[in-house]
Amino acid sequence: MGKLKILETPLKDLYVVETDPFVDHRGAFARWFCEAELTEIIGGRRIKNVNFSKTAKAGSIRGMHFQYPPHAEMKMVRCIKGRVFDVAIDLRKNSKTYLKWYGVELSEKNMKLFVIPEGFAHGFQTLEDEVEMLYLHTEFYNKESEGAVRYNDPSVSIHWPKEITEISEKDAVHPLIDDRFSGAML
Ligand SMILES: Cc1cn([C@H]2C[C@H](O)[C@@H](COP(=O)(O)OP(=O)(O)O[C@H]3O[C@@H](C)C(=O)[C@@H](O)[C@H]3O)O2)c(=O)[nH]c1=O
Repeated sequence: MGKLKILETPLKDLYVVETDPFVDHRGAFARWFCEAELTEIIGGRRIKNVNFSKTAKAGSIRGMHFQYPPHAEMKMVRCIKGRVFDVAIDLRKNSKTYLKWYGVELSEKNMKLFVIPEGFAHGFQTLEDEVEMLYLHTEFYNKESEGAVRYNDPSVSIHWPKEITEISEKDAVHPLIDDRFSGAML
């Protein structure tokens, strides 16, 4: 079993981490997180919450979510059943890639970990039925700090791979980005 492999993305500070499972006749064993091997991207952050979600139908969207400071967080996201198209949007006003998005397929098979830092919104579309996701968060959930961008905001224009089948009432109506929007970092 090799070390975790950190891959850069076109967006600064946004990473995909690959694992190298040990496979034998019984199945597989893989390292999913290592504070030491990921230190260059997680620094001194610590995992404070671990969350799970299950989504019944292919084509469902959840997102695009973040937390404002002082509860801004790094999120590490993995698909543990099925497949998703997972997306992060750079919402750091002073970033060269402000409002740019990046998407990656996460699946039970590829075991990729998407590492999304503070200042980014996150969401995904399921590519199969009965998808399960696991999240590691470096901050506690704080309802008052919740922020969101609409999944189809024309200022971002995410290209979702499938027809949209399900979305929460809340996610369908997040306000669109306008001149008053100051980004995710305030
Ligand atoms: C996100 C969150 C929600 N909740 C509560 C609020 C609500 O009553 C219920 C369901 O919340 P939501 O509808 O926001 O769940 P969901 O739309 O699945 O939210 C998730 O979406 C993806 C894209 C993410 O990135 C996650 O961090 C999270 O924001 O759970 C918590 O208690 N802790 C949490 O961390």
